[in-house]
Amino acid sequence: MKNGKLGFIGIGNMASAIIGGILSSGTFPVGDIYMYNPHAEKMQRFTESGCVACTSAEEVTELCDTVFLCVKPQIFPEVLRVIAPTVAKKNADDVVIVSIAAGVTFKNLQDALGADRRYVRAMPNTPLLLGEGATALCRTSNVPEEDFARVRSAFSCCGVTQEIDEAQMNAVIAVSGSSPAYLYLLAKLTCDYAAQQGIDPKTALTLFCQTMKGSADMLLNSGKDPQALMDMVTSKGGTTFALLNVLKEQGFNEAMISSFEACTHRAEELSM
Ligand SMILES: NC(=O)c1ccc[n+]([C@@H]2O[C@H](COP(=O)([O-])OP(=O)(O)OC[C@H]3O[C@@H](n4cnc5c(N)ncnc54)[C@H](OP(=O)(O)O)[C@@H]3O)[C@@H](O)[C@H]2O)c1
Ligand code: PRO
Repeated sequence: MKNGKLGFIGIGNMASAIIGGILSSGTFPVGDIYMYNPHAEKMQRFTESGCVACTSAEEVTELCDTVFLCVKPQIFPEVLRVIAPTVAKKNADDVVIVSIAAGVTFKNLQDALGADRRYVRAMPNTPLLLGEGATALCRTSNVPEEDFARVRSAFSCCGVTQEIDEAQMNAVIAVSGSSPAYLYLLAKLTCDYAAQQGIDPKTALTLFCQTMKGSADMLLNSGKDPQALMDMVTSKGGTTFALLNVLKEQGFNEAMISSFEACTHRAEELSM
């Protein structure tokens, strides 16, 4: 029997972001959110809000019908071993296992917990913390629309969601999971340069961040593709041309593409 309870195993950065989003949106009753983390203090702020702390991963799995596995990929074998007997005791229709781990595949989950179980993989990102996240999701073919909608709505509390195929799940990490890091790198380099030139760091950060937001809006809403938008910025013989020329000469495009490939490759290595 389904009871509508959501369980979280591993309350680190990402689980905290997802639970925070759920609590702020009020989409699920706070008393339906269960969790377990080895260091209990990480659950405190959520239990103070009315979420339920469990004493083990097995307990979360026993009590909840949607179980989010939010530990590092390296910890997955241990967590899967611990919860497998509890998953096995449930009816296949009564539990959906959601993994947010980079690289951990449906095959890995099925091998550990059973091929007849229902699985969702999600790739969220840290802006979920502010309700501005992006999450790519995929499901095994036996996950009915109702169960998937429930999982999706947990992530939708914290930003946009998109469903993709499992085959694209490792590549999407470079698109939205890891990509905040290279945007922050760009912000750091730009603001460090501004500081060297005597521009107040706060002023530079405000200008750069608004430029990222405005550029994102242009990409989404202007009807123009990235190349057309680059062309709009680039006056013939002007400053942007000089900037882009150095990036081209110094192999920026090739470096970015190699970094995306490394990201996808690492996810493949993290598969169990
Ligand atoms: N961070 C991101 O930007 C991001 C984005 C997309 C996906 N992900 C994926 O999200 C997952 C979690 O990443 P994260 O950044 O949230 O990591 P994190 O902050 O290190 O959180 C992992 C949590 O797992 C807990 N944990 C460790 N061993 C456990 C066990 N045996 N049983 C239950 N919980 C255990 C840790 O608890 P203690 O600290 O108390 O040991 C920690 O709170 C990873 O698989 C990662 O691939 C991360
Ligand atoms: N953070 C995790 C990692 O670096 C997964 C995507 C973003 O492995």
